[in-house]
Amino acid sequence: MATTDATGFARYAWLTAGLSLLFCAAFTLYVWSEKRIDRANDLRHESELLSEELRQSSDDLTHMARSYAATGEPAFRRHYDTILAIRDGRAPRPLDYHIIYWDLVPADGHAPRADGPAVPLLTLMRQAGITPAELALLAQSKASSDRLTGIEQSAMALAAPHADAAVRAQASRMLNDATYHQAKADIMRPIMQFQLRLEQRTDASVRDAKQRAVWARHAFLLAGVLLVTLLLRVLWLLRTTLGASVTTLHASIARLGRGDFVTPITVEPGRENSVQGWLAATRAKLASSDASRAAAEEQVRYLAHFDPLTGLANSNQMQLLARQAFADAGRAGQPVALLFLDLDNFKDINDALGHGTGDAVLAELARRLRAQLAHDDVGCRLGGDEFVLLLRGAGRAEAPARAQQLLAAVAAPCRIEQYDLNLSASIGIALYPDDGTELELLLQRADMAMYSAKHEGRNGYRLFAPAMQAHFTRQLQLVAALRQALGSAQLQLVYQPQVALHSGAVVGAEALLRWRHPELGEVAPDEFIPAAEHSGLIVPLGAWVLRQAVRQARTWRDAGLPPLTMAVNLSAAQFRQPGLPELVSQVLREEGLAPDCLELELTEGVAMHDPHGAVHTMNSLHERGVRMAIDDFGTGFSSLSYLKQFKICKLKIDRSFVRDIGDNPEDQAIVAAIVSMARGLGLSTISEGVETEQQLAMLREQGCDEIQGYYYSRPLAADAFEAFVRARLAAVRLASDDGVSANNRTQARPIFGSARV
Ligand SMILES: Nc1nc2c(ncn2[C@@H]2O[C@H](COP(=O)(O)OP(=O)(O)OP(=O)(O)O)[C@@H](O)[C@H]2O)c(=O)[nH]1
Repeated sequence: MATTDATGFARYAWLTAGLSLLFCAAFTLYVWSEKRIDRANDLRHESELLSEELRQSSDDLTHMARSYAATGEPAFRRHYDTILAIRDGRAPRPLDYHIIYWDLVPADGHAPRADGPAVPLLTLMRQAGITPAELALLAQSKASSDRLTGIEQSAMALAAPHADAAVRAQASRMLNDATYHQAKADIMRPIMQFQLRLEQRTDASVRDAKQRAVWARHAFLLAGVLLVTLLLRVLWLLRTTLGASVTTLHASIARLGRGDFVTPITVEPGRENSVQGWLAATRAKLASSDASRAAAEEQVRYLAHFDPLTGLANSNQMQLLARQAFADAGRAGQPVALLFLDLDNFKDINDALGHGTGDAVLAELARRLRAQLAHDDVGCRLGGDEFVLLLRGAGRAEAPARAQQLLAAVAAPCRIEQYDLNLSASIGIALYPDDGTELELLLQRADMAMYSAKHEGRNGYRLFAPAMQAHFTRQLQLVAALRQALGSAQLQLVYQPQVALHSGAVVGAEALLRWRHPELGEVAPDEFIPAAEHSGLIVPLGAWVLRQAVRQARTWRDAGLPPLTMAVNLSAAQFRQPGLPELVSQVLREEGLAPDCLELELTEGVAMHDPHGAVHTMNSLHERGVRMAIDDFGTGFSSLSYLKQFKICKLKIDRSFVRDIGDNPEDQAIVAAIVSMARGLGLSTISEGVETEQQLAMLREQGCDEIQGYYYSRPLAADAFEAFVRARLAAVRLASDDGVSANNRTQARPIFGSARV
């Protein structure tokens, strides 16, 4: 509607402009028509004057000729000639020389008026717009006049100044006889006709001009009326489009310009779509965006200090609150316990149930933690599944109990969406002022303590102890050194033989990583592998081990050793790498080893951590022809249904069951069960950590397929391993030549049994 009004307004405005032009044109036409009437009258007047001058000059000539004839006075003769000269354009025409000139000329003959240009009377008549027909009449009159002039000239020639009275009387008669009068009448007739015609013509043209003037006046008046109507309409439309008076509109705009979005702008009913209406709507929008900006600013202020997911303080806010808590505690001489809490295996919840459920868990956890806090304690979320709690007044005696309470709160039954979850957390505690007075240091120490709690099995708490600092320092040192060592000669692989029980032949080797640092010396795998795992270095390290082992297996093949299976351990992080199967295939392809010569060992814990994912990865590796084995079997909690789905070929019985197998019936039963289950699933078994003859005998009795351990050999360098295999091969051949089982022979005397690498 507003658009229609605005369009209508524009249309009418254009129409008004057009009509104004029309109005001006009509007015101009009207004025022009009026002027034409005046012009026609002027021309008539001028023509009459000229015809009158012709007539008058003829009379004057008669008058001068007669006077001269009667008196012989030369002045009359001079005047006569002058009149003729003026009429024919031979002498200048006095200004305003119309009818009564010669009456004004004094006796001395001086001209009473100034002279104008010399123009023949006929030329003046032509210039006065006289028509050719009219002009012909005047020319006729002029010709008659000229004829009369001839008579007059003759009469005046007779009446010379000294002529006698009779001659003079004769001259006078010539100027008064019938011929003369007839000639005179010939002059006047055409003039009369001319005047009649002139009258008719000018009447017609005046009438015509008057007619036009009437039309023009009507058009002008009509245009005026229309213009006024349109102007009124335009004003009305303008008012409708504006929706208010210009003053009101100006006041509204001025208010908005001042930034006053609060005072409402009133709009008459039905005028919502006018300029005033738009202003009112704009004001409302500006007011609301002002409000949303204020809300957004409030939100930004909130987000700067609080975690939006849990509503707890964020790390920025924690800095302030901790400083306050430490300052208060410092003044009061009281302790503050800083608890660093991290959920256990939270990543699994995210991975298995989705990030949304993970978020819900974090929110629920925050709610539980908040419920455990006293009013002056501080709870904040650092990020992820990490929370920091500042417990005022809690020292070495109170902090453990508070931590225990928090752990109990976390572990309480928890139902999120449709899932019943068992949550647990690990807590590290650092105490103000004993462990530090600066937040940064206390956080670092509580983090170390938390890491220790994780390391010791999770779902527990640890107070910071200085030894932890040493441990972490060592860890950092190891990580830095390991990063340098990657790909250098400091890292080496050793190989522990895997022997088939039924034949005594070496059927495989387990590749094991060793690290000798120039300053740190020999670093135990137990120490550097966790450091590598913690720092993420385990992934490139594992890839390096895989390539070295595969390359070595290929070298042995080329050296003529019998086919061996190269067993390589996979870390959890490696196994979770999405590109693992492709990497394995690429290494095998590049090093030229058949896939079935490679056996990847995976601990039970890693496989069962995410059984779905493990099945997927194992399937992919299996399709590529690579063998898989479960390491340390029996220490974790394998689900038999998953075990069935895993594409594995071997179970490695953990050394803890082998150690006392000779004396411990339970271990015997476990090993027997594992072997029997493996057979049932079509898997082979290998026992690790076999050191004694007795252990070997028991495992043989239980039906284990392969043996690995010091009984046969410690892990060997590549050369030593090759020599070991050749020696064992020779021994097996010799034994079979003697008809004695190689196994029996070699059982008594393990080869390289004491070799240490
Ligand atoms: N749902 C959710 N997950 C988050 C958020 N922030 C970080 N995470 C995830 O939280 C997980 C934290 O895992 P970690 O604490 O490193 O590991 P964990 O699985 O808890 O294992 P441990 O701490 O060793 O017991 C990671 O997978 C992050 O991707 C968040 O705001 N919401």
